[in-house]
Amino acid sequence: MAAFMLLSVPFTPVELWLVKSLIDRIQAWTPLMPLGPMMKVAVGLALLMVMNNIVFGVPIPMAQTRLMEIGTLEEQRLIIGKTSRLPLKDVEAPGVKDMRVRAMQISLYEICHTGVGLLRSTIQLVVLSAVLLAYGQWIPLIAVYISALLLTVVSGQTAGKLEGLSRKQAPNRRLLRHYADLLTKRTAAKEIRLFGLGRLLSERWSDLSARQALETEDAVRAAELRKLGPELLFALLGGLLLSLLVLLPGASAWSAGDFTLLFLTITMLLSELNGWSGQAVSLRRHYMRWGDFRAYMKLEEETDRQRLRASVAAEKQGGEAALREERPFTGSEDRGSAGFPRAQILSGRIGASAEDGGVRGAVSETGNAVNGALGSMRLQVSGLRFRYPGAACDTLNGLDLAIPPGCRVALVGENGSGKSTLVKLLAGLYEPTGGVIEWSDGQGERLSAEAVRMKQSAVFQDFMRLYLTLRDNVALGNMALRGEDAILRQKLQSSGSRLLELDTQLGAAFGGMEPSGGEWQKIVTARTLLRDARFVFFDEPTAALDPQAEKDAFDMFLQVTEGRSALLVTHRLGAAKLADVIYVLKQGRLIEQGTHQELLHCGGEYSRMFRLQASWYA
Ligand SMILES: Nc1ncnc2c1ncn2[C@@H]1O[C@H](COP(=O)(O)OP(=O)(O)OP(=O)(O)O)[C@@H](O)[C@H]1O
Repeated sequence: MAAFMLLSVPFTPVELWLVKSLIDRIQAWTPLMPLGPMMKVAVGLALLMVMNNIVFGVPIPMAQTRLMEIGTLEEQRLIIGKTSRLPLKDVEAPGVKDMRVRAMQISLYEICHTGVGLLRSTIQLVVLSAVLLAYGQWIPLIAVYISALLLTVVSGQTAGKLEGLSRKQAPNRRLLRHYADLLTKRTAAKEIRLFGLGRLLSERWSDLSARQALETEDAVRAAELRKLGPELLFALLGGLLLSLLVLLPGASAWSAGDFTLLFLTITMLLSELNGWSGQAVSLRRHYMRWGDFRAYMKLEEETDRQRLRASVAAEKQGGEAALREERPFTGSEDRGSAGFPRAQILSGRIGASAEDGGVRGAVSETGNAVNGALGSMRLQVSGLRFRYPGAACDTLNGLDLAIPPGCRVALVGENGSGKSTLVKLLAGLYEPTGGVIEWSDGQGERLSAEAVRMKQSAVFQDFMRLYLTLRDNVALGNMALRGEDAILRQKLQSSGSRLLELDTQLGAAFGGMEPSGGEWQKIVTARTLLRDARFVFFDEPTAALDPQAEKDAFDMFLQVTEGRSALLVTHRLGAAKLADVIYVLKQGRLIEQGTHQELLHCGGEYSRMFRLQASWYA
């Protein structure tokens, strides 16, 4: 396309010369003279116009459409790919979201097209300037160029300001999209109608839109006013030049063809200068957006961080192993023979401390422990800290815990105590702000981040609902088994699902059946079962289940975690009884650990929460 665009440039001087020649011949023609030479020039001119308009006019728009499609796909591919490689913490960060929206504004096609257009315009300007110089008109030429340059500089500055405003408005644009989503998406429709929020939200949306529009309007008005002077100067100079053509030096010797040629050249020069200025400004805007795109593409990726963490951890490993021999993690001073920490209240809040006898009992030593049968995993966490970007304080504050192979652990605590955050850290979805999370196999060999990921599985509270077939939803756990109908059905049955027709389309929005919240949860559990994981996270897996389904789910929990390590986050303290050890989290700190019986006996936070919950059923 670039070649076609540039190839059309040499046609301009030839066209101008043919016009001049034709006019001069028409002027000199008398009825006694032959028409042939004049007709030849006219046909030459017509051919040139056909070439310009049809030969170059057809392939260029076709190539433009194709390039635009390719460019858009490529931009989307790059941004989607990059986003999928970013750490979850960054994907959730508002600043990164705004960066992504700005990055998505780039257009590779527009950048190329503007660049080539600018090059074509520059060559065209050189050609047209050469024609004017051939007629000795350098003074008007310089005047026109100076005014065009002034216009370009001022337009460039105003474009920069408008682009800056657009960046500043990005968070509010996000809020506008959020309002629009609330007002149009099915998930929010129930509450919006029930509480009569439609009008309020619409008004907020309108107010914010109007404020944004006003801000933009003010900025555009100021920009246009700044450009007014240079634009008037440019237009005035151009107009004067064209209207006073006959007064230019040397004009007395020019033929009608010369006048026509100069008139056309000046008209084209003015239009080309205007276009050149617009393209230069547009290129500046593209350059700023390109900067945003590059900044987004340069964000540190998860794999880079993991590699860094792995090498730092490897360096530290020797030292830490030695340190652990001297000072094992909190509570490990008092282990059962299966390696479980004994029960204790880890803070002095309720009248006992680890030092003065906080250890009040022994954890069952049988537990769920296995060694090696399924390839077990051991987790050791020391001094774990985590702070969300922009948060004023740490969400997790110096956690020490260990989960030996084959151990079922329950994590309980009040809302906002940091349970889900801990799960995301252990699942490798967030990077710790401080401390070490170390996974090792049954033989104590440290596992790589990739190996850990392959051996983990999870049922999250906010699990992914894929509006494809039931088969695809279950097979996500292990795509290699997508065609194994018997296995897929067996996993669905084990998870208590009554939906067994694998090729059923799910999602009413896609013309399929809409599973209830509990049915979705069972499908997701089947997905988890399909992945032969060694460590399974259950983050409130029964939140949407009825009492029978909940009981079945906990039976299933025992069954599927047999011989595996598991971390169950739950507010149902009755279910925590199923665990070999219970950790109690409060304000980002572990305050108690032990079995259900031991913690009840301790009379601490767990005991208080359990009795409170039990009182409802008494
Ligand atoms: N993406 C986030 N950005 C900033 N802060 C967050 C984010 N997610 C959670 N938090 C904060 O971190 C703290 C712990 O949240 P978390 O979801 O881990 O608690 P939880 O114990 O799982 O709570 P719940 O029992 O209510 O599910 C809360 O104060 C919460 O406001």
